[in-house]
Formats: sequence, structure tokens, C-alpha cells
Amino acid sequence: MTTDTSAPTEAAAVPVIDLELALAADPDSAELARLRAAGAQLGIIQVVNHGVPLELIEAFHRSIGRILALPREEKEHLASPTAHPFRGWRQWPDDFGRLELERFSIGQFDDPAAAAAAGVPAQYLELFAHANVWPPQEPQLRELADAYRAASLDVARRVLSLYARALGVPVETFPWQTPEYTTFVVNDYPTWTHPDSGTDEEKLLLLEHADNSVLTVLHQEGDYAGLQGQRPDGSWVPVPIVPGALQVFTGSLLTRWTNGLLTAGRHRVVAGGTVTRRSTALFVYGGFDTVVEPLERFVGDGEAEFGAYHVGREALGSVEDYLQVFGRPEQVAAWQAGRPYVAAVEEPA
Ligand SMILES: O=C(O)CCC(=O)C(=O)O
Ligand SMILES: [Fe+2]
Repeated sequence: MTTDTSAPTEAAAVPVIDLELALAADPDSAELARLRAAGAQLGIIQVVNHGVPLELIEAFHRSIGRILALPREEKEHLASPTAHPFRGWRQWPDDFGRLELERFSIGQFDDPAAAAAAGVPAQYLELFAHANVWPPQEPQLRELADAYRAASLDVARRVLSLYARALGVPVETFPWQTPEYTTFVVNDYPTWTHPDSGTDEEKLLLLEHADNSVLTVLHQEGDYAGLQGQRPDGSWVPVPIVPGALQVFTGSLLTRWTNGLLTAGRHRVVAGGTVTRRSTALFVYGGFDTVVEPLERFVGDGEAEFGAYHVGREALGSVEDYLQVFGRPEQVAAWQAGRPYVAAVEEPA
């Protein structure tokens, strides 16, 4: 398998790909070459003409925006009643107690029965034992979230077939199974009100990381390019706000499948701007029973660079794994006792 990783300048900026055109019968070969370069070097693209109606994106964002704009006392009622870190409203203080990030997370199904009805195998139903939090103030949020999630999932499926096309392999190469396991989160970043040293490194609101998904479909809103992607030389490239565009990150599972040919997009968020920055992310992992390992097609005569990753099994351990790394003592205690957790944050001066 060969790939065009030619001039580094090719991936100097995050390409904006017209998804519909790129998937057409006779795609522009220059467009596919740009996609290949970005896939190999950055792991981040933006897509337009992606099929998710703008009205849906906007309606979802307006609804969630009204929730996030509520006074803190009201939002506290929207925290997960059992301190599940991936359900409901949550605030993250930084090490100085300053608000860094606020999140609203929505589980894929409301309860195990709904997951079973959608075809989720029995051994994974406990993933949905902790209820979603649906704010009574926004009765239409559930329907909007479902529609938005479904539309973003479709974008992930189509971007996967696009990467297959760019790599010159049939899309069936990837053993995609349905229903897919997905997680869904809205991130809300405060504007920067602290003394400014000027360096990006000192005002990171989300530390550099790669997602552990196959693909992540993101929508960003704000008035500055707070999201940055990492180039192979370690430098950072901004992902500018392109009206109507969605951002798609390659996650570490797609890197695993392709034995490293497609790089997992490392990214981070830097503070700035004059309005709250918001992003919505759908993380798509593949089927619950999918075991992701380097595919023979990409290993060839070489060596598999990665081991196997069992999607459903990893998902079952994800809360404990998360709390072990990021959990604060009071948060872990709340989770163990099955009561809500609200982080203490310093009120802005
Ligand atoms: O806010 C963003 O643009 C990125 C969010 C992100 O990386 C994540 O939620 O994993
Ligand atoms: Fe991320």
C-alpha cells in the first residue's frame, strides 16, 4: 500500500472538503490527494455540503445554549443524579479552581430497554443504566439531539467511505457494524478573563489529545479559531470557523485499523474570542462487538503496530477508566455513593 504524503505544505492547513462532490462518481483527484495528505499528516478535515441541515444544527445549538445560559443554581439540577461523568451538565475547574469547561453530555439511549430495542447486545445494556438528564425547560431537546446525532453519524459513515476511496480500498475493508456505539457531548468554553501572558500554552481550555473513536464529528461555534490540530513536526495549525462546516477527527481506532496509515488527529482548545465558544462532538466507535485491530490489507508483509481493542468491553470500563485518570476525590466519592456531583468553581471577579 502506498500513500501520497508528499509535500508537508499540503497539510499545512486543514482542508475543507465538499463531501457530496468528493463522494460523487468522478471526484476531483486533487481533492482526494488533499484528503490523503491530511489523513496521513493531520487527521483533521472540515467538511461542507455534508447533508446535515443547517436549521437542525442551529436549532440544537439554540436549545442547548438556553440551558447553558441558565443561572448556575438551576443548572445544578441538571447534573447526573448518580454523578455519571457522561450524562447531564457538568463544570470543570482548572487547578486554580477557575472554570475551564462546561459540558452537557447525552447518552446514546435513555435506558437499557431502549438500547435493547435498537439491537444492542445484552452484555452491553448496562452501559445505559444511568439515565439521561432532560431539562424540563427544553422539552424539544431530546428530539433535536436524536436527529442531530443520527445526522452526524451519517456524516461519519460517509467520511469513512471517503477515506477508503482516498486510500484506494473498498469501504467494506472496514468491518463496520451497526448499531454503532456513540457518545455525544456539548462543550462550552468560557471567554478568557484572566491575565494574559500571550502564549497559547498558558490558556489551554482543553489539553492536547487524540480521540479514542473511529471518527469524531464536531461542530464548532464562536468568533475565533480556538481549536488547533497538530502537524507531524509538533507545531499547531488553527481550525478556522467555516460557517456551516463540520470538523471530522480521525480517532485512534481508525489509526489502528489502518495500522498507522491514517493518523489520529491530535487537537487542543485555546481560549480567546469575545463570546463563549461552543462545540458539539459525536464520537463514533463502531459496533458494540467490534474488535478493532490492524487490518491485513494495511499490514501487508509488515508488522501490526497495534493490538486489538474491543469496543463494547472498553466502553463498559470507560467510566472507571475516566475517573481513575481525571476524577477528583469528591467526584469519585459521589459516583461510588450514587449521588450528584457538582464541582466547586471560583466565581469570576
Ligand atoms: O471543542 C472542540 O473544538 C474540541 C472538543 C474535543 O476535542 C473533545 O470533546 O474531545
Ligand atoms: Fe477531542
